[in-house]
Amino acid sequence: MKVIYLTEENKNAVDELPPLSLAIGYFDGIHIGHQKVIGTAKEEAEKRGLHSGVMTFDPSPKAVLGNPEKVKYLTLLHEKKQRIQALGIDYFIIVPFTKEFSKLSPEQFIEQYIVQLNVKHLVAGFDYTYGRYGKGNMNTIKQLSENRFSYTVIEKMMVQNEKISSTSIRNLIKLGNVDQVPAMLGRHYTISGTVVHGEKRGRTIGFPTANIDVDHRYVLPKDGVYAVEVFVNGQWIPGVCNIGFKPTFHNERRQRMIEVHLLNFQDDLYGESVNIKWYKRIREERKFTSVDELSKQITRDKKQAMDFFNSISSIDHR
Ligand SMILES: Cc1cc2nc3c(=O)[nH]c(=O)nc-3n(C[C@H](O)[C@H](O)[C@H](O)COP(=O)(O)O)c2cc1C
Ligand SMILES: Nc1ncnc2c1ncn2[C@@H]1O[C@H](COP(=O)(O)OP(=O)(O)O)[C@@H](O)[C@H]1O
Repeated sequence: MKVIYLTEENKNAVDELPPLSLAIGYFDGIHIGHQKVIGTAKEEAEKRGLHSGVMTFDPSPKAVLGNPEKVKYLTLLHEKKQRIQALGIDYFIIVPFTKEFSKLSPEQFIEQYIVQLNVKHLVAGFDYTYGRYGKGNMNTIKQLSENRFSYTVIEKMMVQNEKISSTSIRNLIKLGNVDQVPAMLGRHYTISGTVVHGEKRGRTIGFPTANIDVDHRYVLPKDGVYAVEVFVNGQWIPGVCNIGFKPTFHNERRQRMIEVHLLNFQDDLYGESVNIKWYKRIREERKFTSVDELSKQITRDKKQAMDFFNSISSIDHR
């Protein structure tokens, strides 16, 4: 897959693009709806003898037009790229989203970013908007295309009476309902990070925990205990994760930590890059009156996680 970072400066130099069937969108998460949009662009490319492409924006329009600290993501740009590549797309075009760019009229956007980039077929979701104030939409596209390109609009996709959307998925995660995510995302929610040093207490209470530092832009599951898998040394290892502030040991909410005790594992993990896959919420984080009470509870958490993984391995949901 060829990756093109389309800055204002190099935009005019990118005239060597072949005729494209292009999927367009922000595509946070590359959920089931996004996969349909991108898959359709690929199918149309094959039917029409075009190359396939995906156009996205970076940073997100919401971050540029709103408060960037408040915007959380399901996928960072490098993960989006990997997932789009895995879908077999030829060109990944990243448009830097700036305040200037957001002021283009719908007509200017279509001229400069669709027609001039040699797009012959365009695919987007039914609610996709473009141009200043998002005034351009998929109803006005026919007129703006002036028959220079054809297009497909992907209808709304629903799961259990709810529209599949990145916002709905982010909300499920924020509520801790990570087990409901695959119905919309098409996979379990996964984030990446690095194993860092903690307070060195874990091993003394019988449960060493890998403390995982993750990018602050990820949406995080609600504080509590979860059954997870961690990708380390080329394999997925089951574990129990606590996300929160360890109220048993700290009265103030100083720093939210993500810590995983891996089942049947005893290697050194410091400095390792890992992925965490969120399967199921087990309980809330609590303040225990003693370390002993906490240890007993972690033993029960471990048992619950093990039972959970045994129950899904028989039907292989992984
Ligand atoms: C499965 C699991 C559940 C946990 N639940 C809680 C909890 O409910 N309350 C709490 O204060 N700490 C909880 N912890 C965090 C422990 O307090 C923490 O792992 C321990 O203090 C070790 O910290 P360290 O890795 O920084 O040394 C939990 C940890 C694990 C692995
Ligand atoms: N089963 C395991 N699960 C998680 N980490 C483990 C495990 N076995 C060994 N480790 C190692 O122990 C470290 C955690 O020990 P811990 O005493 O909790 O220290 P820290 O407070 O630095 O996290 C991990 O970062 C990893 O290197």
